[in-house]
Amino acid sequence: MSRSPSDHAAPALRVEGINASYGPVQVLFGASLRVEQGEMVALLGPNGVGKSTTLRVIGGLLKPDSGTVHLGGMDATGWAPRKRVEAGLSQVIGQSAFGSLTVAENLTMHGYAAKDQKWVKEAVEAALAIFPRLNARRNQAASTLSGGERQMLALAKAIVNDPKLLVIDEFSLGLAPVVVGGLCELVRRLNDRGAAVLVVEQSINVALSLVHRAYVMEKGEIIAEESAAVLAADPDRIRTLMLGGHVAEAG
Ligand SMILES: Nc1ncnc2c1ncn2[C@@H]1O[C@H](COP(=O)(O)OP(=O)(O)OP(=O)(O)O)[C@@H](O)[C@H]1O
Repeated sequence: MSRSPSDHAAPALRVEGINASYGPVQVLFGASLRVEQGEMVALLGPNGVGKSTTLRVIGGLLKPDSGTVHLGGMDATGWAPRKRVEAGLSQVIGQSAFGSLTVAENLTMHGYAAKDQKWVKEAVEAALAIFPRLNARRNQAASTLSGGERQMLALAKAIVNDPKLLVIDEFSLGLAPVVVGGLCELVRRLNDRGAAVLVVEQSINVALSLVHRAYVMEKGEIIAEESAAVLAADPDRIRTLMLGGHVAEAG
């Protein structure tokens, strides 16, 4: 991946002072976070505190009331989702796929914005190797996949795009531990290539085994920021931050 020196200087993602609402109900209150180039960061917190909403603002799916989103040093606050993808953002959102295309076609198509098409070919094969269930169905129409298989396809698609910033919501939800392990491997490979990663993850064990740093969110605000190693060594602190264990601590 070729990047200008100024790209290296700016964080991959900088979210600053985001206020966001659904209709009259405000759910984000001045949320700020950053992901440095090449860094892996988790956004943790109990249910309903605004983690997914933060990701929606980052992806351009929800317009904030105020605040800014910078991608690689560029002010992307007003950008459409597609422009963000073209700037290197890849986001795992839901399980959408082109139903009439096969699994392999869905994956290849998703790499359209990648500069390095050789990587796309390799990444499609790597993703299918991680998910044998998908590989066995590579020539099957996506519309015929089960719910779990669709989730695997959604995760595989985000990786194929060779992103500069990979954003994943509910990383391990509904997937068997062996699949989650394989997925972590794939994310690490991407990170080794220079991609920054932001994950929202209910399993703290999975999150802290993957990332360098974590933010904890509570009622639409970031209430703590800590290195993953420090947090992992202090389960009491995690429990306190997570409000008495609302978030599953077992992987
Ligand atoms: N489309 C929507 N319309 C109205 N309210 C919404 C909408 N989406 C989310 N909310 C509300 O906004 C708040 C934050 O939701 P959000 O999904 O961002 O939380 P979260 O931290 O990701 O939760 P979880 O871990 O359960 O996914 C919640 O009170 C939720 O009910």
